[in-house]
Amino acid sequence: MILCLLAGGLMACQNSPQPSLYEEIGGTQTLDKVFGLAVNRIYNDPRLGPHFEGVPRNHLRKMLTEQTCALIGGPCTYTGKSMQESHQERNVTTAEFYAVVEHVQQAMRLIGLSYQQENRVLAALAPLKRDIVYQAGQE
Ligand code: HEM
Repeated sequence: MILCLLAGGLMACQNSPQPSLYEEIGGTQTLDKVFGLAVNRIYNDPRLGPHFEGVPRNHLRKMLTEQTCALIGGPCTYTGKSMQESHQERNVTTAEFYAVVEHVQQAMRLIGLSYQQENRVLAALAPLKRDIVYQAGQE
């Protein structure tokens, strides 16, 4: 116990030796703020907004929060559709994908995450690109 206290504080000792990225950034409360802001920016972006016509903001915010929570070590289960199922008919381009990523990054910046935390969250989302971006000729 004394060693734990010296090494990383009581929390680190009681839970895992190293807090997850989810815990480090302030959990669901922080993610919900980030995606509240990001989703507004996405819907207001003329490059992206038209894609989301008819998609309720709160639904997308909740799904993104849940998904990211699960991807960065949080205690959530993603209950939404698969990335392939929800994007495959939409011909999403690489440029659109990065435009969304940029809004998420800016939202994290505005909420006060560190540059390093931003990058770690984005690294967790990056592998989803394969199932989100439409690639002609690929199955
Ligand atoms: C980092 C990039 C992205 C992530 C992590 C992401 C994630 C998600 C998630 C979690 C959902 C909810 C699925 C559900 O309703 O169960 C969703 C839905 C959706 N996404 Fe994305 N997405 C990304 C990029 C994009 C881009 C670039 C577009 C289009 C320009 C897009 C268009 C949509 C649309 C239209 C829906 C609603 C689908 C439906 O209601 O069936 N997404 N996305």
